[in-house]
Amino acid sequence: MGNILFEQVTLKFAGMARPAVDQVTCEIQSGELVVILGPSGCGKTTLLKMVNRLYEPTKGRITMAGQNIKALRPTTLRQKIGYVIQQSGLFPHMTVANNVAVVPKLLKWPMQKIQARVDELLDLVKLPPADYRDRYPAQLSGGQQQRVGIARALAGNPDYMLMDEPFGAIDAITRNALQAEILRLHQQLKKTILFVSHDVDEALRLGDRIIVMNAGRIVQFDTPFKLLTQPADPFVHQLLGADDMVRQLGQVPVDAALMPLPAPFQPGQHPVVEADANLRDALSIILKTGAPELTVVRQGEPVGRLTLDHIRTCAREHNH
Ligand SMILES: Nc1ncnc2c1ncn2[C@@H]1O[C@H](COP(=O)(O)OP(=O)(O)OP(=O)(O)O)[C@@H](O)[C@H]1O
Repeated sequence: MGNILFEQVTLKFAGMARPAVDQVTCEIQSGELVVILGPSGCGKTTLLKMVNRLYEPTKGRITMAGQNIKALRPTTLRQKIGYVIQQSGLFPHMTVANNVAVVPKLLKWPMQKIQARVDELLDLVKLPPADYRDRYPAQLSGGQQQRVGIARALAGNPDYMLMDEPFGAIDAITRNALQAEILRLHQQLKKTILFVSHDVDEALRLGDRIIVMNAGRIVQFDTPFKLLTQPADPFVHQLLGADDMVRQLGQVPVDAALMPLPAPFQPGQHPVVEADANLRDALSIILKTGAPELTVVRQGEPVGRLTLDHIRTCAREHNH
């Protein structure tokens, strides 16, 4: 496991007036999921492709777990890094199993170990191996292809994952499900993930922290909550829609806002909300049910309560 450190990283393509990536310095912590967010052409993909050396910086240095990536052979480096792109990049003439097995085969794992790994990964991305192992990419939906792409990227058990708009071409409902899968996988596997997106809601949902880029530079690198409540400049403010109160509520966990249960407490009186949901979810339950308050539960046990007034107060507090 390790961090990724960018130091003064610049890439100027030949013939371009200004660098695509301009003096980027930042550190991604080990096990963090960081989203790179910004408008089209701001340099997100270019920054990502320097990490697996598809592009070389003109200036500056990238180290992973303390090691300068220039000291590694690109093939050795890429074995440590899973890579997922928008058009899943699956080989059309290979079955799902063979697509997932590409890296383990390169690493010359024994056949039995490869087969077990393929099944394990297909289970992990919720594609039952018995149904999917022998299909070809053309026999899968776009969302299923992306799942196979993710399984393939995880196959060699890399410490790092680079994901370049992996859900950009997927319909909203499937994208939602895949985002939930990424959060689950990240929690489970604790990889260091760099995820490119130009979708603000996706960035807010997935990122432990978000790098906001504009014209090749980092404008702000912060948690979703900080970006919403303390945008560094008008560009970030506008990009994030920082005036949007409901978006902000989506960043406050119920856990952080709940009020103590009354004593004595009578269970079953009010609708429930999970403690790991956010205040936007809680507000939506209150609006949907018309209930005056919610009981907050953790693993089925009541742990607190929430009222509309209290949510309103939290929103106001967090806005200052
Ligand atoms: N291989 C290349 N040769 C020359 N210029 C390039 C090359 N790749 C990217 N660029 C330019 O570098 C800039 C940054 O491109 P990049 O693909 O990193 O942006 P992006 O933020 O990922 O955009 P998008 O969201 O549209 O994918 C753009 O102006 C682009 O035209």
